[in-house]
Amino acid sequence: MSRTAWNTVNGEGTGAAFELFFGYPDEKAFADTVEQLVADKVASGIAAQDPTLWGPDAEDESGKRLGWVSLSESSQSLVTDIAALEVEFRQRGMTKVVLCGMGGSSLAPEVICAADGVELDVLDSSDPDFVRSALEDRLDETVVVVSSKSGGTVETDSQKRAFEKAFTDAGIEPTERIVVVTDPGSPLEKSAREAGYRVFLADPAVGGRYSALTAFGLVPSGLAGANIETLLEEAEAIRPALETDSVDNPGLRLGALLGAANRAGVDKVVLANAGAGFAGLGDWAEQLIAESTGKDGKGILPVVVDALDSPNFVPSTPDEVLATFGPRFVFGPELRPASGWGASVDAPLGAQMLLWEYATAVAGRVIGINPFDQPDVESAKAAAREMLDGGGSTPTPLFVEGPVTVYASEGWLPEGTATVADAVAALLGVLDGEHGYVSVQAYLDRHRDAALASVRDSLAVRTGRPVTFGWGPRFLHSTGQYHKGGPATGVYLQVTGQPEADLAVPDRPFTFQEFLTAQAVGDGQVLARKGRPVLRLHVSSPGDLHVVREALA
Ligand SMILES: O=P(O)(O)OC[C@H]1O[C@H](O)[C@H](O)[C@@H](O)[C@@H]1O
Repeated sequence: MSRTAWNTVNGEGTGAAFELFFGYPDEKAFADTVEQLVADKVASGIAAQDPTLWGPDAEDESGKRLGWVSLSESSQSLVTDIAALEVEFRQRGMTKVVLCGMGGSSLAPEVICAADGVELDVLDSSDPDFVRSALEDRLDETVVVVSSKSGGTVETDSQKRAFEKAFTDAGIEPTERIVVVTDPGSPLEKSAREAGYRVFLADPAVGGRYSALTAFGLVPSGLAGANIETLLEEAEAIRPALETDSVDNPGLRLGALLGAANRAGVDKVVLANAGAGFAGLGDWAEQLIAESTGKDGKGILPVVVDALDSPNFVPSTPDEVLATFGPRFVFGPELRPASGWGASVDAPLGAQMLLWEYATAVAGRVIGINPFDQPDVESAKAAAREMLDGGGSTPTPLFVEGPVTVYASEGWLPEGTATVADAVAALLGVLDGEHGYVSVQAYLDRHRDAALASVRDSLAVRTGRPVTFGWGPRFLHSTGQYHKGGPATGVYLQVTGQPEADLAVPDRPFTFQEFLTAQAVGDGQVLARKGRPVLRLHVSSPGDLHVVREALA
């Protein structure tokens, strides 16, 4: 493999603060890709919302999903209303904002608020212990934002019901505390208007994962006290550079890099924070990249790591692009991506968001997929619904060892396997050494059980392969699309558990724990039907989770 050549483009003279370093082992593949994109006027085409850029099959969806390109301007009108409501809530003594929402309806506000150091309690779970802890903390000072584009996401509806009941039981009028963000005409808009809630309508021409600068990103963030005006200004400043058909366009360059690398078989991107004040950007970009590209057996798998010295970043594998966000340029003679492909993006948060959105749309064109649909997300939802309706087949455990009950999909676990350690070793044993990856999927309380996330690093060291870690059901609305629709290269390790106590979903025929279990089992069944190896470790109590952690070390 030839040596990486490092190049840079920056916003000097344009009024925008950005710098993109990028490196590649194959100058020709990269340069040809960029030149073709410039010749095809892809940047100005995206800006003009041309739906034909991703081919005839994608045209229908693209025609409804390109509104994000001008949000930095059009969303300015929201700022005053949000600021006025924030002042009103503050004067009424509200100190806490809870956001009920999944995927594109919660990941952007999470990173925006963390970047500004303001508190936002993101409730993107159906874990009963997690939901209960959100309900029990300062309810008398809580404002709840219920965000759902479709208005039909069951997690979000369940969380809303739980808060409505908690407020009512506490003698608090829900209409004084609940704010709804949704698309015009959704069932949630209808029910919210009937209930008398405040409603913010978002731009329906923007898909969830591109909605950071719509009401979905701005309302919860602004109510929590984040500076949303600056965020929009940052995006607006980089916009001209992203809309120009030029080889210096950072969106074209980053998209070309991800796309050309993918075509060369380098199909993962490892995302690390290099000194940016917004560590959570990786989780947001993960949904954008995985859900946009992971389909039709193709895709780019985002691997989010905690630190620059995390395994998968150092050392990396030959199927990974290394990407950083933040001011530190980390690549040099001591650190080169094993693949030769790397990128480093330094820009303020609003600019990062618009830049990665452009780059993802561009990469989609280079790879040859439709970056605006998510065809495999629905299958997991349908399987969960079937389980809840009593229609799905209840899985039979293979064996029990101490506090852990073990389940496995068919066809890969050697007969007679009787210990957790052997089952884990067998799963890792079927991992492909060239393109394989491990996906750990923990359907647990992501605050209480946070320590489990350390298994990402231990498994990466143990296998020498890319490892992702996702909390269920949060990841179902993010990397879940890639796992089912992308290349069949993963092995899947689900971790489920008994909660401290279950919780009813008001006026629904299931509890939160029943719903959570149905989601894990349903998604596992969909993966298994697609021939992916799935191992599920179920722990009998939260206190026993360390047994699983040790087995995966
Ligand atoms: O905002 P909602 O309609 O509730 O959708 C929340 C999430 O649901 C699905 O999983 C989609 O695949 C995501 O792209 C979306 O962000």
